[in-house]
Amino acid sequence: MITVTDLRKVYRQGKREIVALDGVSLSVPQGSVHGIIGHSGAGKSTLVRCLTLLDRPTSGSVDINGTVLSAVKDSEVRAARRRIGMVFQHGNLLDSRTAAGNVAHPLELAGTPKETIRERGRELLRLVGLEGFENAYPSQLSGGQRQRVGIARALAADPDVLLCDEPTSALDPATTDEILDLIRDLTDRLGLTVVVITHEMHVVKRICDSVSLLEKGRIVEHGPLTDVAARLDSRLAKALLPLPPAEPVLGAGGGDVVDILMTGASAQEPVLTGVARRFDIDLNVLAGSVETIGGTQFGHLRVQLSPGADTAAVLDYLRGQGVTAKAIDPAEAAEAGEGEL
Ligand SMILES: Nc1ncnc2c1ncn2[C@@H]1O[C@H](COP(=O)(O)OP(=O)(O)OP(=O)(O)O)[C@@H](O)[C@H]1O
Repeated sequence: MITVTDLRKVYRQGKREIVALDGVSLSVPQGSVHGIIGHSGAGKSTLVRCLTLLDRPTSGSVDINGTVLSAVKDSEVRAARRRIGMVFQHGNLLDSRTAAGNVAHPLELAGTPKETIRERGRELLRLVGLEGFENAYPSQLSGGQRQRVGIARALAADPDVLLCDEPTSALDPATTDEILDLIRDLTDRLGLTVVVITHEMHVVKRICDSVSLLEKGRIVEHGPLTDVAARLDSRLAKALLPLPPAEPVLGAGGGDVVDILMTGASAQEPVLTGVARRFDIDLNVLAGSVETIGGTQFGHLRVQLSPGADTAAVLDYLRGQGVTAKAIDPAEAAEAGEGEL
């Protein structure tokens, strides 16, 4: 379990103060993956540095399984840091060492006996699917294999928490998915608590249980993935369930445009037919997407009602069927560009 409470980090540049983190709080239960997504400059790197004690927060606390990291003395920082395994963007391997040598590095620093290091190295490389690659140098490995070594090294000291900083942004799409699936699998098998820092929604969709949107040092939206996806208005939902641009009929010839989000059981129901029959109107489907997020099926539809339809009554009916629905401005429906934060 990792609990971050009211974390603040202020940098000083001469007389100027730069607030990089402005009261960040989050809680990640053991065995789950939390994504922190944000644009460049949002404060992601600062958060990583504060979580790993590479930087001291100005105020606030980081608690890992009951140990308050931000309160440990400088002399104990190294031991405290071992409770967090770090996975970096490019693997960050030592080129002069073999795969086994890289995995061994943190164990050597911790004074682990040689024989244990050798055994543990072999075991960890097997765990990440690199059995037989013990003696390969980073230059002889693919990007995905290097990242697997990076993950094995992060797990060497048996950490409670795995902190992955843009773990796949240097990889192609297929390798990205392999690495993400490996992180998810290890989380489930080893009961890790994982925080993934990313700027890619795909990473969040594929492996996260919960997500926080970081912006200008603040968490502006957060929650379990299935909850945020169900909030039609939220930016995270729009990025999770993007719709292609639609072309509604504008002016008097076109009726109101309605966004409908169906989840779980309601995604299987013939909701649109129900509306058409009950109100004796036509519904023109402008755009739609169906996605499985966090194991739940979501159907996101944008429809245009016939001119003169009673939109308020249609919305009431839809909500009564357990469906999230809201009217949107037809001009807004015609805009492209959903899918990005
Ligand atoms: N050592 C520092 N001194 C002064 N300002 C800093 C320092 N480190 C970061 N900042 C500022 O804090 C803010 C957050 O930066 P940070 O690097 O954490 O963002 P980020 O989300 O990681 O961005 P990126 O994805 O580009 O790395 C920025 O305004 C940045 O200029």
